Amino acid sequence: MYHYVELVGILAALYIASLVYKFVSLRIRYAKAAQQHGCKPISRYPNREPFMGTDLSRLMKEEAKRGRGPFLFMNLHRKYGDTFSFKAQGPAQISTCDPKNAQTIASTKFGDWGVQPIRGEPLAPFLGRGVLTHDGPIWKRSRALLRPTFNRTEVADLENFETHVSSLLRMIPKDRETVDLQPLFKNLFLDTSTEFIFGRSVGSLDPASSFPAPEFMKAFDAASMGFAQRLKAGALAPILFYFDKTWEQAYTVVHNFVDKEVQRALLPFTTNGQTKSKGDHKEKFILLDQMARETQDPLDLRHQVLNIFLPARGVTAVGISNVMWELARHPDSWEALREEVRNIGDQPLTFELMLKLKVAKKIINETFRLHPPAPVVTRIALKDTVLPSGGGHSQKSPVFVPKGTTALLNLYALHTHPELWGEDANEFKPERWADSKLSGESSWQYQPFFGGPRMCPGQQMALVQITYLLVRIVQEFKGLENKDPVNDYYAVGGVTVASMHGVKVSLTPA
Ligand code: HEM
Repeated sequence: MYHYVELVGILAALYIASLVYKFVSLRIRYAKAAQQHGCKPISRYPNREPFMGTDLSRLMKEEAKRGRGPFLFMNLHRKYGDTFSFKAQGPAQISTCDPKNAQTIASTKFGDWGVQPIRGEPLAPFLGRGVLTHDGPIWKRSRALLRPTFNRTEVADLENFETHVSSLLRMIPKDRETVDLQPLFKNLFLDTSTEFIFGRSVGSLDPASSFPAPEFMKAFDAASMGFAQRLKAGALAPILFYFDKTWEQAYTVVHNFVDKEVQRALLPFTTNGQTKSKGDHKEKFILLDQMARETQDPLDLRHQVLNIFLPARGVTAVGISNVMWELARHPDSWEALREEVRNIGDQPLTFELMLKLKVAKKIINETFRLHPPAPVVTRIALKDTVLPSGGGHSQKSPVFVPKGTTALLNLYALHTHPELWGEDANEFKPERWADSKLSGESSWQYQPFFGGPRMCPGQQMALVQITYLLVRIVQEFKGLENKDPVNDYYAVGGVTVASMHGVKVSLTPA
């Protein structure tokens, strides 16, 4: 008994000593950074429960239920400054909406920031190793495997896109009956993404298709939501979701679908023991077949493909839904777009033409400013580092960031910052994009696709497809009317955020 008490005493002393050591070494690192870079303390959110920040995580959940979740931090930024630290169910994190910090995380100090410790482990059961979940050589290889998808020829293939757009247009009622466009857009991008990734569309917009699209979409949405919940829970995820089997059930449906396609893609490599040579020519671009030339490991292929299927299926659908949501509430912008489309005349709707449509571009920019489809970019400090802004009373001094700290770039707060965008920052005004000072999308105050080496590779594809869709909708319909009794934007989602009430409109045929 005496030995036992002694042992507990020694362990307790060691634990306290390790805490003291951690505290002292952190203080020394802080002091060094302050001396070298002029770092000053960061402002803090006043957590009422300061150990784990359960008060803030409760507030986040309540606001999310009301459809105001994504806007909570935007409001907190207005109150506590452009960069502040907070606790929400875990250790201290940093939230920022400062363009200088955005540039540092994305580009200037790219190597100091990563995703792997936060995404890799918790998301492995669903996404494995790929471009979304890893850093370093795994990320580099995965990004290289995707490169052929985004070359000019593939992105410019609007003829193939038109086949799916025509199916979508056929589904829109021609008698001005109210329709929710959001689920139709989701189906459209399920069809287009399955076509370019697997070589055959599931045809969810085709009434004759036997594919169980609603069940598959439900499972995919549940798998994506489970993914977002685990990201939010961070280190506590394995404990909080220990008994939750719904995520596993949902992603298994997605895995089963992908695995069948992987088997098909690997057939030529296994039939009669023959493998395909790298130089084989193929007419139609199929991402999975391209990847199968580089790796024949079925699990690797499943993961590589899923890491692109996830964003390709969902984010552009949210983007075009938000554009239509705004247009239905701004008849002047709808009319300006109609004028631009009328001026196209009978010119073919090519990739080059889409890039020239200025009114469409301003409308899309303004929508993505107010409703960035992926509104929070999360990174973790891979080493002790410094953010250039956010410290001291002025909040303009550099801030020391210890290794292992999570930082969130809040695009809502960045895109509606009154000092950057003016007092009318919350209003939909596409004409503000005529201002040359905004210098298009490259400035760090506007980052819907993020920037630096990890910027969204699908940016051009998404923008060209959304422009094309807008043109085709305007060609088919002269009138657009909002039918949603709720005028404000309520948001639902996790990693991507969509309109909670969909996009309920009526359209009048041209
Ligand atoms: C309106 C449409 C889209 C928006 C607003 C958007 C936005 C973003 C953002 C903000 C990121 C950075 C996320 C982060 O690092 O935390 C990202 C990354 C990514 N996006 Fe997109 N995206 C869109 C469409 C697409 C499409 C169509 C694809 C594929 C076909 C795609 C594929 C990816 C991939 C693979 C990454 C990860 C890149 C990496 O980490 O290296 N996205 N996207």
